[in-house]
Amino acid sequence: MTDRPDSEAFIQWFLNHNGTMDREAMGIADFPAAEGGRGAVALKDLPEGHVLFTIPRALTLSTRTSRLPELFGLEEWKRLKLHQGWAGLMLCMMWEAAQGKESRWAGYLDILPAAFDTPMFWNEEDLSELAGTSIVGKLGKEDAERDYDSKIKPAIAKRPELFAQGEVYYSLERYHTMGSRILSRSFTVEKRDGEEEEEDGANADNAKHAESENDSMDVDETPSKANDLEQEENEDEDEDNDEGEDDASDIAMVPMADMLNARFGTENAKLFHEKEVLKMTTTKPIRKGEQIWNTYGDLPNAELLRRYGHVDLLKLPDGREGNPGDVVELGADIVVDVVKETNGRSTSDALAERIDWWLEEGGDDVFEFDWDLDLPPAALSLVRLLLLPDNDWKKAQSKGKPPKPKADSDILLVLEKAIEKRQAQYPTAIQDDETRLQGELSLNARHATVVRLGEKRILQAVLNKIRSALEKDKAQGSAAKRKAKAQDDGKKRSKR
Ligand SMILES: C[S@@+](CC[C@H](N)C(=O)[O-])C[C@H]1O[C@@H](n2cnc3c(N)ncnc32)[C@H](O)[C@@H]1O
Repeated sequence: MTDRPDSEAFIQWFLNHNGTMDREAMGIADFPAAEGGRGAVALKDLPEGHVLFTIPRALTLSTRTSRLPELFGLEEWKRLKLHQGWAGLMLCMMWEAAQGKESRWAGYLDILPAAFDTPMFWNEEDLSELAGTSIVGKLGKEDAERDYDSKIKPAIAKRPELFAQGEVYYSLERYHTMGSRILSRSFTVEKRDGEEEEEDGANADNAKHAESENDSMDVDETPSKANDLEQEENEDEDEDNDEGEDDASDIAMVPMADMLNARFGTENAKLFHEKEVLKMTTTKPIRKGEQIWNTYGDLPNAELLRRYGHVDLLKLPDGREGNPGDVVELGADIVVDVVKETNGRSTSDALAERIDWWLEEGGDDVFEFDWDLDLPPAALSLVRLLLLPDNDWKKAQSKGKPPKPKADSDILLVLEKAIEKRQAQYPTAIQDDETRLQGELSLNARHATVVRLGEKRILQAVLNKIRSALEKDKAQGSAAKRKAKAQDDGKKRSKR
């Protein structure tokens, strides 16, 4: 991140807009880049439960608080599907920035980053460093650009007088910048009783959903970062927000709350949602001079890099550095390939029926391994399903239940081969990455190496575990055979 604009001007803007802040308790400081750069610092020893700052709900920036949707016309807003996913908020943020000092959020927009270390902005060479990791398929750049063409451009064309401040404010580049600001800084702020509701407008369906959820909740529920909706944006682009689905108008930029950095397992403050305000409160005692940390959900490094542009490196119990929250994904397609190759079920048709059924029953198509090194029950169940003799498969199908997960040797052998295949998707080996990290590297190359090394270490540890289980099975099998033979020999001798 490059710019470090004046924090004091931002604090003054915040206080002038009815934010409150205990300035004796908290300041905004520059920490080393590896600790998040600009962040919040405790200015004195703080007890648990201390309120650091409060943000009026009206000062959060969302499609509910920006004037744009109303000016644009809520019916037209909805027709262009600006009420779904992030496009509406991105347009509101571009529009608010175009209003300059006239915007209620001018003093906030001024301090938001304009450059990001996330892979979304990497060149091809840097992206190739991520080969094999789960980030590659999740950048969402094409989806965002499709949205820009199908929602933003037509909106601007429809109401040129509303967007007359100049193309520069509404370029694709600015659109990506706003998307990255949302990805790395937004919160989910659900609607509360008493907030204005449009009966027929763009947010009517959403408001209903949010209200029905909030009715059952009391104040002080735990907030969450807004990223969960991102997936919905990509998957459910063409569907309206039905009851039970996430509500895009809950996604909000929350000034001041987004000044807090995060690191695995270090959270010491949390944003609580109350009727009128959001309240950042300490959840642990904090010593003077220490950083005030929020949580981003203790994400794996691949997700931290994709959303926030950094990775977490902590001392692990084995003395190495890594992120205890790392995970690695194994696609079900690899498992299916191994079964086809090793079990004589070479025709796709022979397995296609079982795979279709598995997916129809809601079976996973990606399995996650983490540092617990447990074999995902769904992976065991799928392999078992694929290996079942035809009559057992028919039985499972008629019962409407996938087989129970079981880690016998046949299943472990398939998973062993699948993990070996998964390892081969990375162009480099663990040792190459470890050596590389000892030398000079660009920031992007370092981040990519940390991500893929974390994933590979988990794969290797899982593989070691599978291999020792197979060894044990083999040893037990041999012992059982020896015992059976000895009994057999004994019987023959006694017959003689
Ligand atoms: C919500 S903002 C936090 C405030 C931010 N540091 C700022 O200057 O505005 C999230 C961004 O802070 C940075 N960040 C947060 N935690 C970090 C960490 N543990 N290590 C490195 N960077 C971190 C990343 O750039 C991330 O995208």
